[in-house]
Amino acid sequence: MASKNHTTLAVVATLAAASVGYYLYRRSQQKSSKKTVVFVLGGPGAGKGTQCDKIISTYPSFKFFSAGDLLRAERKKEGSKVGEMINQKIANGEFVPASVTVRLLKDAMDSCPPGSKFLIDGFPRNLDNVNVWEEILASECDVKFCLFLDCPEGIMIERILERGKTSGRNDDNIETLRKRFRNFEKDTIPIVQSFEKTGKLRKVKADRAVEKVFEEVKLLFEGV
Ligand SMILES: Nc1ncnc2c1ncn2[C@@H]1O[C@H](COP(=O)(O)OP(=O)(O)OP(=O)(O)O)[C@@H](O)[C@H]1O
Ligand SMILES: Nc1ccn([C@@H]2O[C@H](COP(=O)(O)O)[C@@H](O)[C@H]2O)c(=O)n1
Repeated sequence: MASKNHTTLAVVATLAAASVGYYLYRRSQQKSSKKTVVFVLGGPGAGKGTQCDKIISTYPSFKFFSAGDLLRAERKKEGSKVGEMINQKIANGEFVPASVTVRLLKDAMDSCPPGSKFLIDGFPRNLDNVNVWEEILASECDVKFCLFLDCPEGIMIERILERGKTSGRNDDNIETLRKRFRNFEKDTIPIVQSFEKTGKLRKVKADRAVEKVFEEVKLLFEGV
């Protein structure tokens, strides 16, 4: 009788171990099938676009999307129902509703092969961005970290005003720039702080030569 009980216990233990093993295997499979994502934040002119260009040259397995570029492209599309609204928001240094921005991001990401890694510039910029991301994309993504390019405002203003001489952007002027900085402080800094709280913030000083900044940025992407 005792031996029969032992056999039953051994079978139950083996089955339990096998189901735990299967559960852990399935979890690791699910995690690895998620899209790897790195966000890039920083004030206007911190050098996000400049560093992203260098990151994708060095790590070509990353697909790159800039939320601002997606919005500017949508604004130009003939027949776009939201083009004029996007234009007004950008010209006023305000954020476009995330229902629009996240749909553009999702469409762009869905057009990439499964298993792609994503470098996403200029997102999430406010709580609305975070909430709609959580609703629509978060469950299929594995956010590795948020790179934050930290730069003093005076330097960012100089850079943007210089860029504004040739960029043709309707937000590269001092009036709009002031509003962009106000919204950056009010809405984006709290998002940066929330990445810091969850241990996902990687802060790099961006008031140095492009190559110097990149030396530090590059290291963060090794092994991602
Ligand atoms: N480290 C740097 N030193 C000097 N100039 C820089 C540096 N990084 C970028 N710039 C210049 O500053 C300007 C703004 O850079 P960039 O477009 O990369 O900024 P950004 O953070 O993407 O700005 P935005 O959010 O407004 O699009 C560009 O003209 C760029 O050439
Ligand atoms: N998540 C975002 C990103 C951008 N915008 C709007 O686009 C403008 C330009 O963005 P850049 O990243 O190219 O500087 C920005 O000022 C916003 O008007 C947005 O709404 N949401």
